[in-house]
Amino acid sequence: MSKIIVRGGKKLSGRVKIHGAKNAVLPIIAASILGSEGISVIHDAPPLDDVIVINKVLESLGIEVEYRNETIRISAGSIETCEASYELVRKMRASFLVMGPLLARMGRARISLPGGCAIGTRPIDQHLKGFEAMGADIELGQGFIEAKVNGRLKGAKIYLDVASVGATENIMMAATLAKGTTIIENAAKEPEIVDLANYLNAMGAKIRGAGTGVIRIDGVQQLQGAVHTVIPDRIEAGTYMIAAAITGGDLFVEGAIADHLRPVISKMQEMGVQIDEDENGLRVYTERPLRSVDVKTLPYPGFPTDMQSQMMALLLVADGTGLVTETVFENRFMHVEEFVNMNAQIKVDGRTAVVSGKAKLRAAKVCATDLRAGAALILAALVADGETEITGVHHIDRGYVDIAYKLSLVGAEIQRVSDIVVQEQQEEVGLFAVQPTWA
Ligand SMILES: CC(=O)N[C@H]1[C@@H](OP(=O)(O)OP(=O)(O)OC[C@H]2O[C@@H](n3ccc(=O)[nH]c3=O)[C@H](O)[C@@H]2O)O[C@H](CO)[C@@H](O)[C@@H]1O
Ligand SMILES: C=C(OP(=O)(O)O)C(=O)O
Repeated sequence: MSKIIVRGGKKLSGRVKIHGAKNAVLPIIAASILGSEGISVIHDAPPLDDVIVINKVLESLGIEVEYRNETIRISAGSIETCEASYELVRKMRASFLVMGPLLARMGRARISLPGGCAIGTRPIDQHLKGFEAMGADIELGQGFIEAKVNGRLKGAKIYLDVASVGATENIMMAATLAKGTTIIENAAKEPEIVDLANYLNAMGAKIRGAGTGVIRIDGVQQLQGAVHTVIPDRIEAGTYMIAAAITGGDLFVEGAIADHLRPVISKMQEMGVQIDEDENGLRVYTERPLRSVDVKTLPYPGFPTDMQSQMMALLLVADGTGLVTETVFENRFMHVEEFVNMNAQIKVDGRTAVVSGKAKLRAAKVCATDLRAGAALILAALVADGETEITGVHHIDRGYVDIAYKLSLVGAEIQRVSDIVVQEQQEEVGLFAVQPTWA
């Protein structure tokens, strides 16, 4: 079992480079299934466990995938099967994103049910509603979902009851090869949706309006592979911005796109954090004590739920009391108990957490219950008194490339104690361009 050990108290300074976005690359890899001719070349694909899993899903369908030095080459000329196994889907919910592309290209897809996860039940009703509106028959079996269509999918007008990121992506991908025009209303507006639409358009799709609440897709007969560079990860960037602020440090977060981070920048500035925007990234530093603010998560362009736990860590060291309201997922306060183990004062009332500032955080043995909870625990540990031990590191590996190493390069006292299996898997795909100094 791997763990991350952090000795708190160091101010961070220097530059940290942001990798490509996990939540952009996953649907982009899934979309590559649509390319019946040519090769897709995806640059800045971050070396993350989730990326390895979705690549394996494609390989299990008979698609050729080569992943080297953060570039993925996908050749989807022939597809042998339309079934994605439970073994892979259970490892990562986003595997379900292959359903739209398979259905559109092959007329059939059978995927294991992704199920819930630590942060909520996460239904897929909106994805299925979209496929049905486009003429697919959906069968829900014991632990799997099968979708079939006779001939091509048909364009349709689809109103999403919730502006779901995954449903918008899945339906948008399915609609690219449908007969006629599809209009998605109340579509999600996240930057990752825009990145996916750009990639699909480069493959030959006709998509307009991505990034707004109404997306229009004119179906085409065929798509081919395309070359694409993935956008930088706004959540990874936001996490390092908070690492700078919480330690009273000064970091240049290289590659961060300010326009993708408006709600995070605004809230941090409201707290008194200094943020200078530059075309190459963001400089984040503090000159005075921070004050508490209230934060409410919302779909983009609201405050991202994927930054909620990290923001809560920052509120722990600010002056005053802050309210954190989670409106996107019903169970995303699992980190609270772990913060409390580190001597934080937080009370949860339904979907709101009341966070007392000026906490005297103390090191403890804590567990990452999900990806962002894990990141938030590392942030709190950076300022806690003593040596914090964080387990559940596999969650963190889903979304952060070598976080311990990156933080150590900017002055954190942090070490990852890896088990041999994790190291072997990482070496297999060439995860470390540079070996961490502590390895
Ligand atoms: C791989 C990826 O991109 N993951 C992101 C994506 O997840 P994901 O795409 O799964 O999140 P959604 O936007 O779909 O979920 C938002 C809300 O809608 C609900 N819902 C969703 C689909 C559906 O059919 N029915 C339904 O009720 C969910 O339960 C949740 O309460 O967006 C989330 C919200 O920004 C982020 O936290 C995740 O990091
Ligand atoms: C919840 C997240 O991801 P996923 O949807 O892949 O579980 C996340 O990135 O914080």
